[in-house]
Amino acid sequence: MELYTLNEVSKYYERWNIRTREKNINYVIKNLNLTIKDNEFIVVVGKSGIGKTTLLKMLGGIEKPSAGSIFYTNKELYQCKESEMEGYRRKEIGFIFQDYRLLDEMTVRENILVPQILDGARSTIAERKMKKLTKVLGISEKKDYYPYELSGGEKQRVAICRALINEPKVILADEPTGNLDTFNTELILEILLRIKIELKKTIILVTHDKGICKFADRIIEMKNGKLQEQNIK
Ligand SMILES: Nc1ncnc2c1ncn2[C@@H]1O[C@H](COP(=O)(O)OP(=O)(O)OP(=O)(O)O)[C@@H](O)[C@H]1O
Repeated sequence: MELYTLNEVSKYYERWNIRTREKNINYVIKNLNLTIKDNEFIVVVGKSGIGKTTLLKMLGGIEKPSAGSIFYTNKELYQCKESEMEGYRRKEIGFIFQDYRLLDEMTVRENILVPQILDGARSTIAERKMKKLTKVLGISEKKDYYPYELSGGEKQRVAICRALINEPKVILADEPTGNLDTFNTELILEILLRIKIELKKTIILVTHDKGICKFADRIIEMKNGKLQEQNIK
């Protein structure tokens, strides 16, 4: 089943050029067409500034394309009502970032529970889910720790638990191993692969590092605002 369909999607920013006093249009993404199927592990590679984060944000419902359409299942994302869009962001998507984005003043347990609290979930159910996830990701001993007491790999595992707690269909990962050493990079990639296989999630990961593509079903290279499918085998 097709999960995302992008039709001629463009993103540009308008900026005033102070020197020439003219408005410049800078295209980040131009006429992009892409389909992503349910349960695929997609890695989008491309050099810095090419528009990888912009693409993820557009897929995540937080950056409206300047032109073109993005369908999620059969719904055109940016034509939805704001309440539907909020539901999409909260329930269908889980984000993971390079810098983890944990709340420093909250414990591991509280960080993971934030999306459930925002979703108004019953605390006993949320607590049970949190315990299960921390166990699966090997951080159940760290539930009462604060982020500063964790290693980078542990922080990212907390962020993955937080991304999974609302049971989204899709994980959007922005350079999730960018701050990690080789050991933890392997570990996080293996966890993402297990999430795809065992929890049947769709994973869309963007990175500048071509070395982390080994678990991908598809590798897509971003070049000059366009996408190019890479041959895996
Ligand atoms: N709000 C904005 N206004 C103007 N230009 C923007 C804005 N947001 C992003 N850009 C531009 O879009 C381009 C792509 O940015 P993006 O963050 O998507 O790149 P990236 O491929 O994820 O880079 P990196 O690997 O360094 O994180 C950049 O050149 C950036 O300057």
